[in-house]
Amino acid sequence: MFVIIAIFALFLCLIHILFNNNKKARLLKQIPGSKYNFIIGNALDFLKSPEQLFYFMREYYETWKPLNRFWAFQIAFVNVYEPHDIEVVISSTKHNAKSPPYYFLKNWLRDGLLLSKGPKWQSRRKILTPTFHFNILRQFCGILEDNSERLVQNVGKSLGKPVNIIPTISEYTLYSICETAMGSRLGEESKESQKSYKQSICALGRQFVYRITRIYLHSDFIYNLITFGKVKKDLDVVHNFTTKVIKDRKEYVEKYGINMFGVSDIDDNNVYKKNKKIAMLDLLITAQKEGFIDDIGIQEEVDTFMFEGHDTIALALTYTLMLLANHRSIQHTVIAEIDEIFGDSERQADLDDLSKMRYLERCIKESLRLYPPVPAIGRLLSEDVTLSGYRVPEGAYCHIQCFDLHRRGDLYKDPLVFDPDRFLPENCSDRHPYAYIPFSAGPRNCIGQKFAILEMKSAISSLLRHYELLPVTKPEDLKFTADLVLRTTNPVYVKFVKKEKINNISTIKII
Ligand code: HEM
Repeated sequence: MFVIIAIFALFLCLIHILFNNNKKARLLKQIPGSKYNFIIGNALDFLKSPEQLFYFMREYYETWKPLNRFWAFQIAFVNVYEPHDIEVVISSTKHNAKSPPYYFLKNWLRDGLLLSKGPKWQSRRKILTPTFHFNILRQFCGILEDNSERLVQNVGKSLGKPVNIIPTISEYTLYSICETAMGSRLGEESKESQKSYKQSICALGRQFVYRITRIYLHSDFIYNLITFGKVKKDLDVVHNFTTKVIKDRKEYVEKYGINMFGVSDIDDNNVYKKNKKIAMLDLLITAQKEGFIDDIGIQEEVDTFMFEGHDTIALALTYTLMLLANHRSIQHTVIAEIDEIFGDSERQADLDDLSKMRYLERCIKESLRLYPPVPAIGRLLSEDVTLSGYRVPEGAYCHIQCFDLHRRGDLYKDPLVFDPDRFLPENCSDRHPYAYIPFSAGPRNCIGQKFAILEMKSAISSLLRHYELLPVTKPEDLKFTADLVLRTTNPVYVKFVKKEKINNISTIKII
């Protein structure tokens, strides 16, 4: 018996040495972080609910700033919060591959722009970059404004009552991305499939975090064995939805040709025909005709854009509206800016009007600082790098924690205060360019950032031309949960009340 125990103990010690005493482990041990456990390293730190994990990560930063690590079973996560370090990791294409947790999205987004790497990423980025060219954005303005008007009407049904803004806003952003990027309008008949699509996206997000927090599920083999059946249903819903979007657009292109010029005005569900507009999907369909991409490639990009282009903006809008509701004097300054642009005209905003909304833009930037919809960015190190004086080995996964970075007291005075003037040119000229990265930075930055700001300006200015926002949910009520995006576990409520104009000046009527 003694011999068996001794052999077993020896076996465990060997495993421990193998896992935790190799070159990579020795380098990582020098980086600050919680104590290693025998064999399992820091694996127990992860065994938390997504809600606990979110707040644990914040405490971890406070304890082990400005660089810390987790290490378990040969897997190293290094959390980065220092602008100089962030620049080392994301300013070039050297560390172009994403960190493995992203690949847990593979069944869903496959090899789309967010997940692809190397030459494939490069060629896709080249095909898709013109999507958000200034002239194309100009065309999108009318569509965004039409949708913003619909948002104003929807909100108008609940005046004076607390509105749970996330579902209302995400319907708006889903409509907008479908019409602008995919060129297809979601009709009433698609309400049920939209609902299932959004529910399945949330379910896939939760599944993603569940997998991250369970080290044993990091292996594809074990994950597929245990849980794949459960997510298959959601994957089918999401893929069927985007397959339909592509099919509709291809049928349209088949009917009217890829060149929109001179097409007739027959199909009311197609938003591009009248004004010769180009959708992202058209660039992909053109690229397919030229042999640069196949059917699967198109679906990958459509899935990626539909997900990236609606959930992120919905959250950004939610937090911005909540902040404006809670900061009435800032909100009134935004309203004054809008009044100055439109006077008593009820015309829709065009690109020039939206560009003039500089104070609103600062509010949006400040909201993205406090609540970055993508709270962390991950990369796989392709070679050793030095971060904050520590050597971090090739193969480690660097996680840039934007949420903590944006709340650093040494980078932002009174970091929890909502102060749009931080983004006045004179107040941010000395700021390190990698100290504020809600859209990431460098060659893999967010391809849709200009579009996102435009859409947010269109929605907020339309709402504030009709209503004033009153606070219900306060910033301190928000309960976050670890997820792909910065989600809360509780709804976010805002109250809308009708605004009246006397002599061109907005006045507030409380209902
Ligand atoms: C407020 C809204 C948005 C935020 C905060 C945001 C944020 C980000 C961030 C942080 C990244 C880098 C992710 C990483 O490297 O891991 C990213 C990438 C990306 N975003 Fe956005 N995004 C927003 C809106 C959009 C929109 C509207 C679209 C498309 C219509 C979009 C499409 C993408 C794509 C395709 C990538 C991958 C780019 C690449 O790797 O080359 N995003 N976004």
